[in-house]
Amino acid sequence: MTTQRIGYLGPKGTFTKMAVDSLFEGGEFVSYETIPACLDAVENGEIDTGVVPLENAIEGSVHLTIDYLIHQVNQAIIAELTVPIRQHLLTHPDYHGEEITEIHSHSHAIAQCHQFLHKHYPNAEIFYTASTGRAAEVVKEKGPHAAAIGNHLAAEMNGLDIKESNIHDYDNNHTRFAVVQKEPKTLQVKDHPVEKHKTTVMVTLPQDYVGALHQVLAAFAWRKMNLSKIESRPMKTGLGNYFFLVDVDQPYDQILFPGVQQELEALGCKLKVLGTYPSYEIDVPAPVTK
Ligand SMILES: O=C(O)C(=O)C[C@]1(C(=O)O)C=C[C@@H](O)C=C1
Repeated sequence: MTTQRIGYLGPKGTFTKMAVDSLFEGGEFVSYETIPACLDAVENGEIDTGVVPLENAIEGSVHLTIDYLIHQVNQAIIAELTVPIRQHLLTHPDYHGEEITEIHSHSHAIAQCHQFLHKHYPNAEIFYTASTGRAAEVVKEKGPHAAAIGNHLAAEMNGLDIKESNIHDYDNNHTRFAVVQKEPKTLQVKDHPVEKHKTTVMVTLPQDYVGALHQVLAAFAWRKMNLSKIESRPMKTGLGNYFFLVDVDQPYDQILFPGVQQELEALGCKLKVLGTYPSYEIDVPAPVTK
């Protein structure tokens, strides 16, 4: 069997890397600094599989991932995994109680800790990085006046200390990651139970008209197909032009989905399947608790 090459949003110590470590059974792991760089690498065949964040329970969708998958590359979602997210405030090893004037992290991580920051560090300047792992690297370079928001792995890998643990504003913090491929290849994953199978479709409407979304949803509803998420995103062709991303809680089949497609096409809509895939929920190690 050839070694699977898996790319992820890195560098070391990101939540995406934690997710990758928990899902895959070996392989060659390649770190990319940004989500587009990882998806480009899948697109040009540098790697077989990419893993990127898709949605967070507190902050919502990772729009960069969704938009890049829709507008820039042609890839299928072949699995998803949901992992718990525990954010910590990470400080430099030379930190001895001086004022923290800078806080660095990924925009989603900052957003997950807004209330904490507002209460405890209202005067610190916020700096956005492409990942929490990168933020930890920046703080290592910057010194004791800077802190990062990230996980315990980022602290360990960069020699930082966890000054405050579990600083995310809501306890039930989880992120869904998408596993994507250009050409379908078998995944070698650890022996995790599959929670359910899902299918993600993109629906575009011909134009805005009364009841359009109702008609789209009705095509799924009367077939008793459960939807777990609907999201609208701009087509980027003009104000008011949106497409819908719909997660259906069942695998693709040859009867119901083609039926929905025909019904929607008769209304002038288009439906594209972005993937039909197993959904995993995995607990990752949490050495620090509240
Ligand atoms: O920066 C990281 O560690 C990531 O893996 C990215 C990311 C995200 O984009 O949502 C993943 C999980 C957390 O929600 C915060 C950041």
